[in-house]
Amino acid sequence: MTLSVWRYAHLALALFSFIFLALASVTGVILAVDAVRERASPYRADNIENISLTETLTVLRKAYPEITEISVDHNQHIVLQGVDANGDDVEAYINPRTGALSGKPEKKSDFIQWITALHRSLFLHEAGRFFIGLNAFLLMLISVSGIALIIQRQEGIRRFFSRIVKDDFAQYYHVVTGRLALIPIFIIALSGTYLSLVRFNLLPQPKINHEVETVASDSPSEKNIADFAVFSNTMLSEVRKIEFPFSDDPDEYYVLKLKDREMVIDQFTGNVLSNVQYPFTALLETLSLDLHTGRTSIVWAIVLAIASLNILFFIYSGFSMTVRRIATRITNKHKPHESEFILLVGSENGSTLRFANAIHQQLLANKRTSFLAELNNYAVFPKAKHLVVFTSTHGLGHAPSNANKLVSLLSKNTQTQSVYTSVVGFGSHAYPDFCGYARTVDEVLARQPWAEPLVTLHTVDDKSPLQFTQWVKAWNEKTGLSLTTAPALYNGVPEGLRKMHVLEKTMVASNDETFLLTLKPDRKTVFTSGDLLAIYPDNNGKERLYSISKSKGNIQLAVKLHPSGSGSRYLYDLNPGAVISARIVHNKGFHFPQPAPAVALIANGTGIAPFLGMVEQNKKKTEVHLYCGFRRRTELIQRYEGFADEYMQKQHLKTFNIAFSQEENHCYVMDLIKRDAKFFVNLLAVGGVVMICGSLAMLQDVEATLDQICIKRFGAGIATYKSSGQVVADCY
Ligand SMILES: Cc1cc2nc3c(=O)[nH]c(=O)nc-3n(C[C@H](O)[C@H](O)[C@H](O)COP(=O)(O)O)c2cc1C
Repeated sequence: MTLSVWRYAHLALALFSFIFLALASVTGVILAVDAVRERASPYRADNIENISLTETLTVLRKAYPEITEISVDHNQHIVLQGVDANGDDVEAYINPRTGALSGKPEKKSDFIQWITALHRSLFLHEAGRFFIGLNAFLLMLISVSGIALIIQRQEGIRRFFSRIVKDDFAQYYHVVTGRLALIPIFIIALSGTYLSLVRFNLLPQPKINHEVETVASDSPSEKNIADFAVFSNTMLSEVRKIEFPFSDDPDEYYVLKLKDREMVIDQFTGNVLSNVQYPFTALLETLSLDLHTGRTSIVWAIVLAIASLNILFFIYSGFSMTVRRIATRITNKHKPHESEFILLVGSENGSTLRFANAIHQQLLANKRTSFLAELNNYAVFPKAKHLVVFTSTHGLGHAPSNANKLVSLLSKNTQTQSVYTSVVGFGSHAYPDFCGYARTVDEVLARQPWAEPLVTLHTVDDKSPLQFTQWVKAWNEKTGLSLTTAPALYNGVPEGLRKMHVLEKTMVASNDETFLLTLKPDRKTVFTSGDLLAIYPDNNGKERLYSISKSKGNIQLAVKLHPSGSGSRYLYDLNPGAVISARIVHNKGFHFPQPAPAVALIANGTGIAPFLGMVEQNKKKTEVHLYCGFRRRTELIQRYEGFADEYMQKQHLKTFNIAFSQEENHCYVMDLIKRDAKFFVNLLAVGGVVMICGSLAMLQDVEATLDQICIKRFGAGIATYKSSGQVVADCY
């Protein structure tokens, strides 16, 4: 069966039954905890598998002249009903070895009785019992479809317990806990269904008939109860109940009820007069009750409690995944046969669709005829000029479920005009076959006679808006469009927002608009220098990103106050003590290299921010050289100089090189690089790393300068160093 059939079945069943399931789970947890409490009862008799019925009956007969019955419940409580030596009625827990009374049987508390009634019938009598029974059955189907989904996701039953990549909280834990909890949940559901079938008489009812023939013995020899072979061969642990004869009438017998059979025993001879095995259905009913309630095992009762809690988590995580999947619905203004831009999406969990939709909306806003659809809706598009495929990869390098028919559809539907094609792959480096399906699509598309590849395959790791904008830029260049290249537009609902307290803010000076801001997150937050801080100044969902440094455990950022910049104005208006909502965006590609023989850090303006933290954090004393360019020497720059002196003394920093473009000597950071050209080529030759942070214009110039000096020295530019990660940049 296809993934979507299992998924729709799983979802439809869950939607239909979630309220009942939630109620049954909450009450189930309470009842399971109560079962654990009962199993730990102080009245429990120990080692009853080592006491024979004869031993117990001999002791009890002496202590209690009249006994009506003795029962052994699932908690190993031995309950005696009879009359004691003083002629008083007794109904009590007893010690089977000494006959001593140990306590009085207690009724369940009102609360537990209330919870039990709610669990069994929702206080709706037979109708409620029916709904609960039906839900137990649905839960069984949900568990089966859930197990099928996991097998499909893991690509086979043998990989059922293989590693799962942590992609998204709800999805990850839905699957991880599902693998462990689905089996006990299936057992809860199956036993619950069985008990409901019994309750509604839908299964054959076990009937026990004893046909006792009084055998006239020639000389009936009356025996002492201690000599009854049946009692000495039966251990107390096998007994559920023994009913005693009312009188000395020979028609009165012992009725011995064991776990699997019932016997009628002559009270004088101890002969077994009738021995009836319980039917299989009765044994199944007891087993279902034991499994459903956990009443016979403390460990199983705990497993049931955890599994019931898990059902509640499944309800939450399952719905959160579904809401995300349907949050991005496709809406089209134009028909496929009249559209110039055809955007086709392969997306399992909706995030790729979000990116494609952002492009679609911009095309529509630019008055272009754009049509957005799932890849499996590929057809002939007579007016198409551009076909763009956005696809994620699932399974192990496979197509998402709404894209798995593309290859066969391509062979059946040939476009009649030539069409520019472009493929954007969404994936994660956590999986071995990164963007595997996008590569397949790219290859297959390129082979189509009508296809004219416009932009080479771009891949996006972990839904990175930043990487997506690289493709947008390239596509803009080729198409002449000007779609936005600001990552903020392609961000989803921000996750991981934290409250951050403003600790310090410097003031801008008349000759410099830069200020430093220090923030402290309200709870433990993992970040390091080179990561980004995302803030949301206008409350319109748009995100502004700032490079940060980690300074004494706090977040520090250097910001230039732009007259019309809402982000920088928002930050500048904050005063110490203020609290903002922001989040850390991990920027793995721009962390301090570990290990590296030496590192050159190149910045201009506020780009120095992450480097301050990297120097401070350089406790291993890696050889670090800092190159920075500013307009003129200001108070803030003097602060940087003080910082550099301090850390050069601590040997965190080897050299500090500073260029001022508007001071007398008009020096730029590129001039410093040219001056130290020999150092830079040696650095790259020995595997050292160059990190660049600041303006895009500076980046271009620095890269051009490095290119020149490398070509001069090695005959080749810095392209190979860039792809090997020896030259990295974070510019804006
Ligand atoms: C079960 C599963 C399997 C995945 N397999 C791969 C894979 O083989 N290669 C890859 O690059 N990404 C893989 N990914 C990552 C997704 O492609 C990535 O998270 C993508 O952004 C999801 O997009 P979507 O929400 O549109 O489906 C996998 C994700 C999941 C949940």
